[in-house]
Amino acid sequence: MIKISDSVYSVGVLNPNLRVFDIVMRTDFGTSYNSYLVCGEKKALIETCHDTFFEAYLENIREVCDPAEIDYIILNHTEPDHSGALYRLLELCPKAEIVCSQAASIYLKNITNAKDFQAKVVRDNDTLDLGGGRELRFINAPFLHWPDSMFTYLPDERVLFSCDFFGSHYCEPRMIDVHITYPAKYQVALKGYFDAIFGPFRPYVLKGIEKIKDLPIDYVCTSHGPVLTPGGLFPQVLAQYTEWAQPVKNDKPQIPIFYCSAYENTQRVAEKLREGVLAVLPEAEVPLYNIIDHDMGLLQEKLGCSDAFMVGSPTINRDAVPPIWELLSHVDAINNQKKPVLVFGSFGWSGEAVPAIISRLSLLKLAVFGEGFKVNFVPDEQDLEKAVALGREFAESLKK
Ligand SMILES: Cc1cc2nc3c(=O)[nH]c(=O)nc-3n(C[C@H](O)[C@H](O)[C@H](O)COP(=O)(O)O)c2cc1C
Repeated sequence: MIKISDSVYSVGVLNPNLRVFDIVMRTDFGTSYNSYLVCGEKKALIETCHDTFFEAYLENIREVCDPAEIDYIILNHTEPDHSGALYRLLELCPKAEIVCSQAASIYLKNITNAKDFQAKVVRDNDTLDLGGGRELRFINAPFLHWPDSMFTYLPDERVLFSCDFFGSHYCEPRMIDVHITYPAKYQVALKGYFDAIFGPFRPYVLKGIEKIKDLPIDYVCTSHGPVLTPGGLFPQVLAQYTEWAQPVKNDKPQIPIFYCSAYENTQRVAEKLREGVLAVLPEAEVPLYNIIDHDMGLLQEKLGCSDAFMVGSPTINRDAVPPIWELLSHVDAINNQKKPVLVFGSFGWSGEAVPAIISRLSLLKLAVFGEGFKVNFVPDEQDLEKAVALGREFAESLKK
């Protein structure tokens, strides 16, 4: 337990050994599941923690009060790393009322599977009186990073409980930013967290910043990683979030072509498609990336920053090849929604690669151009001319 301000205690749990979070995130610096107790005349617990750490969590709470004294459990969002311990905890907090957003109240029914589940739903700007002049105010923060997310603000002590916003998978035992032992590693963790968690929700990040930018804040109590302060890293982190969340604007149209090719058949088509695009948009940058020759992180970035792109794969064993799927597994479906994409590839006898890629990209709601372009084995002159023509058509469609 660490005291943060007059009435706020950090009672969360450290997990220094975690190396992968939610399957998809590397966590080289561990993490912490932060939770805070606000002790007014009434006691409010903000967030719970991962169920695995329930015993340690309980010990931390007990250093401040008997769980039976808790009046409210406030869930700023319901991801299981914050709600996992809720159900077990409720058994020890008989009078505690769960406070959450409307969306969270729906999710919690299926997360706790409690037949008699009840929650007090709060809306934007609602307040909760903790007695003695202390109150909590709730700030809607949808898609930061789940639909149910909100912030909780304690004006009296200028504390913002920001949920995952401004968080990081970085295990800092002293919990406050000015004590961070390895600042450079924290920066890596902060950026990695932003990219993975908030990268898909950039417009919402800017809205979230707008909502809190004029609040007097002495402590930003995040749900993971260190608490941020105005004299510590908060001004810097706020500026970084603002910069990272800006929409991408390219000086020239960026239309990368990603492909794999065992015998250069798909590659020849890629080159001709490029020729077609450049005939219509000579100012465009149309780099060819043979996926296996490049770093996957770089390719993901190029795809994410593109105005449109193409993907080409041969059919091997009735499918597109694994590097293609790896690249596409990182397509940020939110920011790339409606992005134009053309799919192509060479095949021998069954030709599943092109329709399989189209099906995947359509599910992600990208704007797939036509039915794609399939070439049987080695492209002949006619195929290559068709590829140039298709490249031109694709480029023309981008001008509209
Ligand atoms: C190991 C292997 C498996 C293949 N499996 C299929 C297949 O299931 N269906 C198909 O239509 N073509 C299949 N092919 C044929 C390739 O799609 C064809 O040779 C194509 O022209 C290769 O294009 P590339 O030079 O761009 O790699 C296979 C080729 C190889 C080498």
